[in-house]
Amino acid sequence: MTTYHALNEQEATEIARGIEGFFPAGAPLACREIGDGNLNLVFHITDSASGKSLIMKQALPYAKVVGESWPLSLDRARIESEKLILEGTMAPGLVPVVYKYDPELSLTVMEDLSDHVIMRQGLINGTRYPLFADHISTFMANTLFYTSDLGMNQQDKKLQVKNFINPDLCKITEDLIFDDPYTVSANNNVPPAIEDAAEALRNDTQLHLEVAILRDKFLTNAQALLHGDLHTGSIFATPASTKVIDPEFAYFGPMGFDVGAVFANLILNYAGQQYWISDDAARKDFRRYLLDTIEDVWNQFDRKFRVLWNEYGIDRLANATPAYQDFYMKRLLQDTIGFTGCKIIRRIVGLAHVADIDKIPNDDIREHAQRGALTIGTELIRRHRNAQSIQELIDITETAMQ
Ligand SMILES: Nc1ncnc2c1ncn2[C@@H]1O[C@H](COP(=O)(O)OP(=O)(O)O)[C@@H](O)[C@H]1O
Ligand SMILES: CSC[C@H]1O[C@H](OP(=O)(O)O)[C@H](O)[C@@H]1O
Repeated sequence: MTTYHALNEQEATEIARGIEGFFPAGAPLACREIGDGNLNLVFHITDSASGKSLIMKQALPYAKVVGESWPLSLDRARIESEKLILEGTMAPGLVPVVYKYDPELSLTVMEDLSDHVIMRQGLINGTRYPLFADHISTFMANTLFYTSDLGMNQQDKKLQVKNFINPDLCKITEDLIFDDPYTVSANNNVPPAIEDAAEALRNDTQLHLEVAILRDKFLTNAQALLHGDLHTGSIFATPASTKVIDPEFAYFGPMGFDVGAVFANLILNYAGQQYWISDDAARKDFRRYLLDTIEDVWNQFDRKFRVLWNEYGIDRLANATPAYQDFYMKRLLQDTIGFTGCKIIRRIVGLAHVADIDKIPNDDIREHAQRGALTIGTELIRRHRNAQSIQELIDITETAMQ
């Protein structure tokens, strides 16, 4: 039996060679560790002769971005592989195929998606993804509906809640998103130029009330099995294809947390475009595209979720009470808007930032984008409980960045 240890490239190559029927015998394999995320090792293994390749992702027993002082459970590798497999059945074609999971080494072997681009980088480059709204709305409607009490046997769901208990990764979210940005914390990474805005966040007790309400939902509302970290760095895309990766933060939580992650990261890109597209007309056009995408994602998600509910809903009372569906979807929109705000703010003053804004080399433009994003984030959080339509999120974004 292999005992757990962090692999090097040579060991990863040997394991790949041993996967039955994948690479031809004696294939000239090359391996590179390409992990650019905050937590794990990712090995890219290719055979130049056959052109075949695969990805091996290995969990480390600590958060890579911080080091061994921040231990993390290896069980997240099981959660990630099981969630990827589930997503593959509920949203076929929208996630990588899992070839193998090795519990001893906390290793998931999966389809190589290197012909796609990480969407965050694609958007920074000004690429448009005309099928993204259709794909991601299907992904979210299917995975959220079929793991909720509306779409799955409610006793089976309780067993799944137990299977996807993910305390270490939830604690990261609870601290980094719902606590640290609103206090003085060693985890924070506040850009010195906006220390005044960070101090305003720390002193805004009205805002703290709204964040506490959203935090309570994240802690207690086991509404559906979430991806849990659905930002544009967890999405591989081409104009024709979308693949969602990296569900190691999966747990049963409030649906709006996933939808809000998508919107927050589109808005962060919107804020960063002040630099990435220097031509005024082209920037205006791309920003319109980003907001239209948000509107499209919400409208398609809302429609697809209702269709699933009407056709496959298993809850008698919920099915027989049409007004309940409207109530449910409005509350989901309000949660989405609140979580969008929280996820924007954490990426400006919290531990882990985003390239859309941090990689802007011009100090003034970067600061403008950071301040604009904080304004959008705080407004969304402040207004989320009264929101009636997705247009409000769009208006808040446009107004803040004028
Ligand atoms: N299936 C895949 N195909 C190709 N590259 C991948 C795949 N999965 C991950 N990667 C690469 O590894 C990087 C980190 O992967 P990710 O799952 O986001 O790790 P982490 O959990 O550490 O954030 C991605 O940004 C991407 O470049
Ligand atoms: C200490 S983990 C910080 C941050 O990193 C995760 O993202 P990723 O796995 O894509 O690198 C997640 O968003 C966490 O909040």
